[in-house]
Amino acid sequence: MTAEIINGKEVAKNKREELGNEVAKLTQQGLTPGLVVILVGNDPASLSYIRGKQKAAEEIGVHFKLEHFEETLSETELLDVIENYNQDSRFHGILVQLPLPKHINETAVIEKISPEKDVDGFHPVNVGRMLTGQDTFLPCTPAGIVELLKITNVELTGKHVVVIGRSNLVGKPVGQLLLNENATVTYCHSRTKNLSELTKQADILIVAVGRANFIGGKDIKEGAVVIDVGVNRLENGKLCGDVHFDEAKEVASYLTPVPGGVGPMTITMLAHNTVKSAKQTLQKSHV
Ligand SMILES: Nc1nc(=O)c2c([nH]1)NC[C@@H]1CN(c3ccc(C(=O)N[C@@H](CCC(=O)O)C(=O)O)cc3)C=[N+]21
Repeated sequence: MTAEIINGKEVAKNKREELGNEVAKLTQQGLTPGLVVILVGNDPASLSYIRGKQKAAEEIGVHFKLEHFEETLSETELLDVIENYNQDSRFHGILVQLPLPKHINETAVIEKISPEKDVDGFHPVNVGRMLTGQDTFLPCTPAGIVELLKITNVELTGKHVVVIGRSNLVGKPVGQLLLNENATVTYCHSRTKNLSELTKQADILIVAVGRANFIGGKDIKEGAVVIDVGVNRLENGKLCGDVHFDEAKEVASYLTPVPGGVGPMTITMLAHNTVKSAKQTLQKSHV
C-alpha cells in the first residue's frame, strides 16, 4: 500500500481563510481578536515557532503582540505580567511559550493564566472541561490532529488508537479527545513493554516521542493511519518526524509529513482559539 499524504499545510491554509472571514466580521463590529505570546529567554526553536504563530495570526487579522523577556526574569515578575494581561481587554488569548527557564515553576505560570484566555488549553480548568467533554479551549496540537483525522473521513468510532507519548501537551490530551470521539485508546510510553506489538495493533497510530525515525515500517499495521507529531531538528538543519517517512509510506493508508503535517495545524488552532475567546467576550457583554 502507498499512503495518501495528509497535507496539513493545505488544510491549515483553508482553515485560516475561514478564520480570516470571521475576524473580518468581528473587526467590523469593533472587536479585533488579540493574542499575546510571552517568551522568556532566547531559545532559537521557540523563536522560530513564535514567528510561525505571529505569521498565522496576522494573516487572519488577529492582533499579535510578543512580550519578550530576558532569561533572568523572575517567576514573580512573570506572574505579574500575566496578571496584567488577564485584566487587559485588548487581548483575548495569552500564551506563555514553553519550555520556561528552570527557575520558573511551569505549573504556577499555567495556573496564573485566566482560563477564559488560556488559548493553549493547558490550565487545569480547561483540561478538566476537555476530559469531561465540555465546550472549552482544546489544546492546539491535539485539536489539530483531530481535524486532520476528520479530513480523511476515516471513521473514528470503535477504532483502536495507539498513542505513543504521555506528555500533558500532546500525548495525554490527544488520547482523551479521541476517546471523546468513541475510539478505543491505548497509551504507550518509555516504560511500555513490547511496544511494537502494541503499535502493530493500531488502526490509528499517533507518535509524539521526540526521537527521529523512532517508528519504522515494521511497527505499523498495513492500512493504518499514521500521525507524526515529532519535530526533530537534525544536524544538517533539516526537520524530521518521529516516524520513518519512506518506510511508513509503504504500509500506511494515510500519513502526515514533517514538516507540513501537524505543525501548521497547531499554529492554526491557536488562532482558532483566540477567535473563539474573542467571540465569547462578545456573548458575555450581551447578557
Ligand atoms: N505554550 C506553548 N504552546 C505551544 O503550542 C508550544 C509551546 N508552548 N512550545 C513548543 C511547542 C512546539 N510547537 C510547534 C508549533 C508549530 C510547529 C510548526 O509549525 N512546524 C512546522 C515547521 C516549522 C519549522 O520549519 O521550524 C511544520 O511542522 O511544518 C512546530 C511546533 C508549539 N508548541
